[in-house]
Amino acid sequence: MEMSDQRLLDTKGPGHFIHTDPWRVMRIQSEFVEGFGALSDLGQAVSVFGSARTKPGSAYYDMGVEVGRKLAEAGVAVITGGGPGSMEAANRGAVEGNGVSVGLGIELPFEQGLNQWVDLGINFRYFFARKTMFVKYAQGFIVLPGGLGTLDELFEAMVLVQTQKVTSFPIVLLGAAFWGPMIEWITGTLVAEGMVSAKDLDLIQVVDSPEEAVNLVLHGHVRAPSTNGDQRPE
Ligand SMILES: CC(C)=CCNc1ncnc2c1ncn2[C@@H]1O[C@H](COP(=O)(O)O)[C@@H](O)[C@H]1O
Repeated sequence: MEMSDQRLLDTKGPGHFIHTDPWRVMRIQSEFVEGFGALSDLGQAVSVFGSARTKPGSAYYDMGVEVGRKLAEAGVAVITGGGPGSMEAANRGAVEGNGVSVGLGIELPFEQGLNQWVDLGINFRYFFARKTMFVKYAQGFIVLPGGLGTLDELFEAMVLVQTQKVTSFPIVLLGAAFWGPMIEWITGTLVAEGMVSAKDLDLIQVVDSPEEAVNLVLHGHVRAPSTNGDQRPE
């Protein structure tokens, strides 16, 4: 009879097993262990999201730098997705403000690596493990203009607050002209058709200056989410 020890020690064949789901579970677990280990002493932090495509010198990029700098000056660590564009901008601002600049990178087919302004960087294979870190180690979100990735992060945060999975979590959108039409659609269609409660709009606040965004995310009044039966047990 072949024994487990023997199978373990004798295996010389191709490592198909590392592509199996049980093995993946170990890798997923290791991402949580690494993330929790690296970030647990971070102190006060805010996660900043925004487009991977904004170019240095553009208004949105400058906005990101300003947000990062103001957070750093307030003694707050800046957490981003570690990529280019507005993420890089916020990391850059954090460094310029002598603060802590964190980048939680993600493995993508068009690998880019962490931007050069990240001081504390972790690379993730799995979006869901990485997204846990954005929420777990930040006290609020600032969302700059962005595309699908940014919307994904914004709406996930809103769902977590709405379902009371996280409490006291301010979400501030920066750029009234950019976010205005989305707010109008939420109000005019989602609220009008009863898909979300009007009170859920209170979960987000839209401002136009980096200063207001930082003030609100750090000191702003956080409204309670609605309890319209959306909560599910843990
Ligand atoms: C040039 C390019 C597309 C590079 C992509 N490289 C990336 N590196 C790290 N995080 C990313 C990247 N793309 C999307 N994300 C995630 O999604 C958001 C930006 O996506 P988007 O550009 O809004 O949709 C970021 O906040 C980030 O957390």
